[in-house]
Amino acid sequence: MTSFSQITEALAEQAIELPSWAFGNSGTRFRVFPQPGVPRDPFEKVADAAQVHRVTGLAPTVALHIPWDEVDDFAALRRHAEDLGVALGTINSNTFQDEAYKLGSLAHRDAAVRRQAIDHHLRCLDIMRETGSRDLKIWLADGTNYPGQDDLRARQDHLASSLAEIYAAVGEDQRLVLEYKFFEPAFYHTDVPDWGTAYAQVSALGDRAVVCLDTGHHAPGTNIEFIVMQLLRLGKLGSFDFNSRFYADDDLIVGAADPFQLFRIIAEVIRGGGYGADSGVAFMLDQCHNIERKIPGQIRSVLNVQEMTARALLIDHEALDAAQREGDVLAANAVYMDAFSTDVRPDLAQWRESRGLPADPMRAYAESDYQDRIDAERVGGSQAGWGA
Ligand SMILES: O=C[C@H](O)[C@H](O)[C@H](O)[C@H](O)CO
Ligand SMILES: [Zn+2]
Ligand SMILES: [Zn+2]
Repeated sequence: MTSFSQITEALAEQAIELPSWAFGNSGTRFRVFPQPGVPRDPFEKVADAAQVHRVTGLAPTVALHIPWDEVDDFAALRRHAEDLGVALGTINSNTFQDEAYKLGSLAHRDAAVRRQAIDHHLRCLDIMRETGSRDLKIWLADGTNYPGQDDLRARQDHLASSLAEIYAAVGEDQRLVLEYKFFEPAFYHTDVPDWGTAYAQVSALGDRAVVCLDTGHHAPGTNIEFIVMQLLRLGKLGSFDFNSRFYADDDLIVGAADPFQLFRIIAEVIRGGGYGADSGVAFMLDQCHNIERKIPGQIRSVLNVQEMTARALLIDHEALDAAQREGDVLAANAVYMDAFSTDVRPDLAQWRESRGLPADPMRAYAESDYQDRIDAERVGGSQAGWGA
């Protein structure tokens, strides 16, 4: 069995990017429950994200969403982040809120609408030059609600030409990351519904175009770790949007609904060479804390990823290889389950302390005065979030 001391070097490489929108108000079509202390602008969102990094040492970057995080001076926002010990990360485009995009954006049949959507992405690339971001993440709500509503084939071709124009503007040190989702808000077909379509579209672009796998974007029963294996094997897994779900794209705390699935996914990431600072695979969260407090929710999330990563790193690959070679089904499964069943929490707590971090980050944050301070200070102005 691999010991904890053998995995600390690998664990030290872990970096999980936080979504700025997780700190804003969010909810469902039924209700958004505002909370005290919620940020009113991207500067306050970044400050909250920096608190997660302060107590965990795990979250050095913050993803932005445009226009939700539009500011007059992105260089100032970048300096603000760096002053707080974090950096600005992935830039997420947004072609799902403008009136023009009701029937699609990059895949829309109308060239003028595609033009508008392409220009939005070119603007995002300009912003990335100011923020120092590497990745432009594209998730499209594009699709239809009824059979016959539009030409599926023509939409794929429109999408391909739109992406090609955007990709032509992607800099040498930048990447285009295409995220797929099997449904919602479109309820009949989605133009980028699965890993195969995302792979086909990015492969047509070039080396700096890769796929984002959001763990909440698959049909129930999908073996997500198999997709992870395949995209890594094909060299096209660029990033994860981690969250968990019981039913649809619930965007709940990662690992909350199915920790064993998270373990299996991370085990495939490690096995496929997708783990580590130089792996080219970004770990991000994509979550909404509709009823729980936002900052503790993010702290809990990165700790869940760290815990499952530690367990996956403990898999005894020598024993696993031997059992697989002998076709010893139960022995091979037992090696896997031994690692998953290992309670790594005491070792992680000790290891954090050895690195000058709080043993229990959730408690450290709860005992700090940060939440009370922002709840008291952040009055007036309009809270960020859904409908912001
Ligand atoms: O379901 C939408 C996707 O997960 C996107 O990543 C989206 O940009 C993000 O969820 C923010 O809403
Ligand atoms: Zn996502
Ligand atoms: Zn989603």
